Formats: sequence, structure tokens, C-alpha cells
Amino acid sequence: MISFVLASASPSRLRILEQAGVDPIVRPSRVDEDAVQAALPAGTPHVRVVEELARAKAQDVLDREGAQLAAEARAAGANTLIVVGCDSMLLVDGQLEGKPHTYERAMERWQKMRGRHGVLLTGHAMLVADLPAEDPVRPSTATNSSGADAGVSGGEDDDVVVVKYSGADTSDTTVHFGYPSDEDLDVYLRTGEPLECAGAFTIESLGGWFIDRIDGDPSSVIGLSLPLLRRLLHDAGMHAYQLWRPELRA
Ligand SMILES: Nc1nc2c(ncn2[C@H]2C[C@H](O)[C@@H](COP(=O)(O)OP(=O)(O)OP(=O)(O)O)O2)c(=O)[nH]1
Repeated sequence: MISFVLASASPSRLRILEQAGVDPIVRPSRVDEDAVQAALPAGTPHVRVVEELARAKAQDVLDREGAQLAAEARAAGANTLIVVGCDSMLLVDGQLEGKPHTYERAMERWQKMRGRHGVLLTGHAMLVADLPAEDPVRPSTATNSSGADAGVSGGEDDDVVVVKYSGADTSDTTVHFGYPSDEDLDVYLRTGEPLECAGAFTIESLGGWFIDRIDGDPSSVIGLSLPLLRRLLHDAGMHAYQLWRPELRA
């Protein structure tokens, strides 16, 4: 049985999973994204930037809450703990854009990008730990998909969580922006809907009026790519249905 943790405060990431049959344990990360990005070497490829941010989020939750999550998972009868972190940014004109936060910044971005296209990058990181029924044995030299030591999280020996698999990947979706009128744009941005969204847009709800088309999977634009997560699960020897609610797997 799997205990699945979404290391995110994003309501849209949670909604994607819930609509796809998964009720994750939600544990927002406390990562300083600007600090993580600033610490990356100059010239780090854009896909690596969002992947490192996603990895930092998943690792932060596992480091801070792994022992508690493992204890709760064991109590629920789970023998595997999965923690997933994500990070989305829009690549446009060679620049990675996060959330605009303000009407003014969102308007400035839309004035530049309407009628054009950008690439929405969503980095994903998945950490998997085995939960032995008894107290965990001493840390093993678990390895990840690249063969490196996958690392160990936790404090005292008796609450060590051994990561047996660490995988990451990034989805890229080309978003073709429509040309909303100044009036439409003003009213849309004043609703506040896109201000906390990477790239200052949403592809569903009100934003759906202003996105002409996308080349890629819609879930990755909204914040978490289900097909990419399926591939990471498969790489770790698991299947998507194993995350689904019990009544869906009856
Ligand atoms: N509903 C919706 N949300 C979108 C769309 N595009 C991007 N977003 C949201 C998903 C994320 O919540 C946000 C991207 O920002 P981040 O990747 O930094 O995640 P956020 O800080 O929201 O949460 P997290 O870091 O995971 O706790 O933008 C969209 O088309 N629709």
C-alpha cells in the first residue's frame, strides 16, 4: 500500500490529482524558491531550473516531516511512502517567468505575450521510500534511477526514512496565447485568477477564453503532468492505479 504526499500548496495541483482519483496527503514545502534558483550555476538549462526547484520542494518535506509521515503511513498499513514536488514556470523570450503576483505585472506580461506563444515548463521530482513494518534498519546505500546514492532523510536512527528511488523529469507544453482585447484583459486580470499562476495565465476557467491552443498535456500546464507522473511511477516499478482511491480499484 502506498502513502502519497503532495509537497505543494497549489490548489490546482491538488485538484488535478483529486479529479484523477488520488487523495494525496498535502504537505506544502517551505523552500525559498528564489534562493534555490540563485544558487544554481549561471547558464543552468531552463528545464534543470524547474527540476531542481521541484526536487528541493520534495526533499524539504521529506527532511522536515519524513519521520512523521512514515509513522502515519505505517499506522495506516502502508509499506511505501512517495513524496512529489513540482515547479512551473513560463519560458517566453528566453526568460523564465513565475507568478506575476500583481495586476500591473500581469498586464505587462500579457501586453508582450498575447498573439504569441510560450513554453510552460513543469518540473517534477518523486522520492520513494520503503517503510519496513518493524523499526527501520540502519540506512542502506539505496540508489536512485541514476545509480547515485538516493540519500537518507530523517533524524535519529529510529525515524530514518530511506529513499530507495529519486526521479525527476520536466514536461514542456507550448501555449499559444490568443489576442484578448484590452477590455477583456483588464477584467480578467482584475478577477485575480491568474495572479498566482506561473506565466500570468490559466488555461481553464476564465483563462480558457484567451488560450488559442496548446501542444502538450493540459495537466502539466495546470501544474502537475499526470502522464509524466505515470512514467516516473513506472520507472520506480509502480503503476498509476496504485495511487487511486480504494473504491476505484475494487
Ligand atoms: N489553475 C491553474 N493554475 C496554473 C496554471 N498554470 C500555472 N498554474 C499554477 C500552478 C501553480 O500553483 C503555480 C505555479 O507556481 P509554482 O510552481 O511555484 O507552485 P506554487 O507556488 O503555486 O505551489 P508549490 O510551490 O507547489 O507549493 O501556477 C493554469 O493554467 N491553471
